[in-house]
Amino acid sequence: MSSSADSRIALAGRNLTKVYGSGESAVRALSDVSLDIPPGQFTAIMGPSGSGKSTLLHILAGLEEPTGGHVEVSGANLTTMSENERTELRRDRIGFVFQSYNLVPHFSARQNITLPLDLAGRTINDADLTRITDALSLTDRLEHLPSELSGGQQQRTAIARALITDPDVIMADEPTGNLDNRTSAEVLSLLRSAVREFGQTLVLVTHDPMAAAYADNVLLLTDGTIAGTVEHPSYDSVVTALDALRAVNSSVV
Ligand SMILES: Nc1ncnc2c1ncn2[C@@H]1O[C@H](COP(=O)(O)OP(=O)(O)OP(=O)(O)O)[C@@H](O)[C@H]1O
Repeated sequence: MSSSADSRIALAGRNLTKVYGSGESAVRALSDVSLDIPPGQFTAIMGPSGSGKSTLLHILAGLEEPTGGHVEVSGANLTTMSENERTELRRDRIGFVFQSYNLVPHFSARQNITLPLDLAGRTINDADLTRITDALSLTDRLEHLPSELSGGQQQRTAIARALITDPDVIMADEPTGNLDNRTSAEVLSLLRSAVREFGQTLVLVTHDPMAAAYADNVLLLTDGTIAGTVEHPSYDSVVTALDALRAVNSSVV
């Protein structure tokens, strides 16, 4: 495991625009968004429903192509990479955690966690597996199917699957959306410690000011543009910033 943020890839968006559809039904999800994701830090993306948060996350991860602008990965242009290079980058350097867990139902927790290594033909380091599953309190659940796990255990399994490849960047889209407050706090603390202890970069989309308060900084999106940032956020400073956004934009929910 790398201990320093220096060797980790840095992500940046340059003048990102995304338009879905065309003509009268066209939806502009992002308009000229430029941002730097600081390596080794936890960045939260907040904003009202439909403001472009997931679109931005997917474009930064190379899962979707921007209509205009480009993503830089440690200075290299993601858009001009070959599909193979992009696939390798996603597989080897980026971990994903989604709200819906996306576990394979007929695989055990252990098989789900090691799936990215199996797919990449990489060997499983038992010490890494134990360290991660211990930290996530999953060690005694490894032989169970997802249907035999609680929601929190399923999400922790999905997080273990994201961490097992030791990715530079973890992209999380509402990872606590389906969890109760206590489990949600546990999951956020674990993600927070992955940033602090292993120098991982975390980008998390959330509606929850409590979740955003775990971040180093918060980007606020409205209508596909960056409307502001909150450095060193607390629950109160995030709520205040969201209230201020609502005051200038009555469409903000
Ligand atoms: N595949 C798609 N085709 C057409 N429009 C899309 C598509 N994906 C997203 N959009 C539209 O783009 C805009 C931004 O969507 P996006 O999912 O990025 O917002 P969001 O801030 O993540 O929303 P939420 O908080 O509700 O998940 C919305 O108007 C949405 O309807």
